[in-house]
Amino acid sequence: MSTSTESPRTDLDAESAAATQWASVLLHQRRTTLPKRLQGPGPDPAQQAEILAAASAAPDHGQLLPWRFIEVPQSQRARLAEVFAAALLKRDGQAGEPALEQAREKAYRAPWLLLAVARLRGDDPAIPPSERLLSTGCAIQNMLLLATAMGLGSGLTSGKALQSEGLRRLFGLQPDEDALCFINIGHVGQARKARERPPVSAYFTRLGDPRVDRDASSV
Ligand SMILES: Cc1cc2nc3c(=O)[nH]c(=O)nc-3n(C[C@H](O)[C@H](O)[C@H](O)COP(=O)(O)O)c2cc1C
Repeated sequence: MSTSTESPRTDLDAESAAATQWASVLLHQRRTTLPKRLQGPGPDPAQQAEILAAASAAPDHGQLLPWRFIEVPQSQRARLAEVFAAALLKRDGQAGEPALEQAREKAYRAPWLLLAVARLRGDDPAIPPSERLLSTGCAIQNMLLLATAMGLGSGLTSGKALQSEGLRRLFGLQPDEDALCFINIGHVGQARKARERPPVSAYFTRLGDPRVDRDASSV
């Protein structure tokens, strides 16, 4: 029998320590692999289902489900390619065929391609756009982390075409919805060095610390 005042570590403690370490390694391992560095195959159907289900674990104030994801299967990439080219031409009427071809080519790069859509307005006015956007970001990060855990590469891409009328029409976006970014997932063809992460001191302070109080008094 232990006479120590400290309670002995239980199996639960050990499990939780292992889970903490595992999760920490996983989330520090996630990094962007841009679509041009991805290669097929994409996630298989079971992996796709798991990645999509990971989004549902995101915090969602008021359970509005303010986000959705639309897959762009290979059979539909040509339609997206034309939207990319048309959006470029609308921005730059002088764009030549090489630039238009480069814009089209972007639609074909990712083995698995999803459009992330957020409903930032409408329904419950008590949940502002910022909270809906945050929920969407959490859902996307869940997906990226699960893809990382599966050994897959992933990255987000954006661009001016996301705001184009053509893209809104292609994906059937409602007036209260915005296309936020594409989620690209596949196998890592060409790994990139991880970027240096900011130190915690760059984004963390504590209320009551002299620096925080000084900053507050100067507002
Ligand atoms: C909403 C969103 C859109 C992004 N769009 C692009 C993009 O169009 N092109 C790109 O190179 N990176 C894009 N990124 C990825 C960032 O560049 C990347 O996260 C950043 O370089 C940090 O790298 P890391 O993800 O490996 O930490 C996007 C990231 C976010 C959050």
